[in-house]
Amino acid sequence: MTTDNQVTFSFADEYTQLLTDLHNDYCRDEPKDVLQYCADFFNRKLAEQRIQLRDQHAFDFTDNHPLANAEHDTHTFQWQTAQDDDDDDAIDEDDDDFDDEERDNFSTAPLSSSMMMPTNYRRDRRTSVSAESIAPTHSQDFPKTVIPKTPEQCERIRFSVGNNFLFKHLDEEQSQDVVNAMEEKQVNQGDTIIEQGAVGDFFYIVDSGTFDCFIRQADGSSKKVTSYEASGSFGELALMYNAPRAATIVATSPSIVWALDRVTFRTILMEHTSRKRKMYESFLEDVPLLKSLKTYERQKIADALESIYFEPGQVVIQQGDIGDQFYLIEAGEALVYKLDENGVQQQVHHYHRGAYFGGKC
Ligand SMILES: Nc1ncnc2c1ncn2[C@@H]1O[C@@H]2COP(=O)(O)O[C@H]2[C@H]1O
Repeated sequence: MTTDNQVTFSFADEYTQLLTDLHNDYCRDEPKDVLQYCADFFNRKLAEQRIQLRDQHAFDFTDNHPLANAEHDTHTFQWQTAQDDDDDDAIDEDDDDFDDEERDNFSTAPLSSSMMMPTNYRRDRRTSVSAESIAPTHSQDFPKTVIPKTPEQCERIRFSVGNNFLFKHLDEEQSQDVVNAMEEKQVNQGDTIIEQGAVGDFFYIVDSGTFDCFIRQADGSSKKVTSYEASGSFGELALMYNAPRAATIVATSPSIVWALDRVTFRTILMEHTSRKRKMYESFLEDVPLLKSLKTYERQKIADALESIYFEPGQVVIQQGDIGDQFYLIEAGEALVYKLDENGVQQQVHHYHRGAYFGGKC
């Protein structure tokens, strides 16, 4: 109980509003299964609230970047404050930590003549590393990058992105914008494509070849945390959070990557990616199977998740089907039946939130 009338009133207010909304929706839809309808209503409200909170939150790096969870040697990073363009000279004099050689190890081809830069974006200046909002670049400012390509190159990009979860939600126009903006880069075996701590200008998707990803440890050693092959992608964190590169990535064979510039990434890919990672964050933390994973590993799983709603009684998987989907129960329950030797269905499991089933048999 609270003695603060103001707080009590505001809770009551929200509660009444919620029930009024539910009642109105209920009268409109006249559902048969009242309990399920109410459960769906509240789940929907919860999901909306999560998204809203994500949007309102200023996305302070220390709260949201996966590195904030002390998995990394963050103390080696030098944080910068966002500066106005007018401050360029001051930054250049004072800021030796983010010199051009500490950017991604690629110079890119000159910008295509068809690319119109917004007034507040200068590609030749260093990117301030700051706790800037995660708000995506607004589409009206979006300078469309068009790097000419052969049909064969376009085909290869479409193949690579077609196998990558981050691109699955794109519509035709967005896919075309992504294909147009990508730039092919050859990488020699042993080349460092991303250096931990450097400023990041590009997001990469692997066309062919292999890469290892290392994170610097407190004792100065490097630990391999993952590797990439064709259709894998990396380099999104620095662009999403305006943060220094969180890991070092080295080619382990002669490779080809597609480099996507910061503006195109932020405009087309970032919002969906960050919303999904945020939305599934607390759910994935509660899944026993995933408890031992690091935050970033859970975020990669979030990239691959899609919410699917099932009506009560609807069959999710039929015994004997070829399994090609892995399911995690985000909300609700599921019963598992198996035919016994007499051909009679027997209930063998009762799954709740966080349980998993399916996958390749
Ligand atoms: N455990 C990890 N922590 C942080 N980044 C990782 C990890 N594993 C892979 N990476 C990738 O390594 C990239 C390094 O550059 P970014 O920080 O831009 O984005 C990072 C991720 O795409």
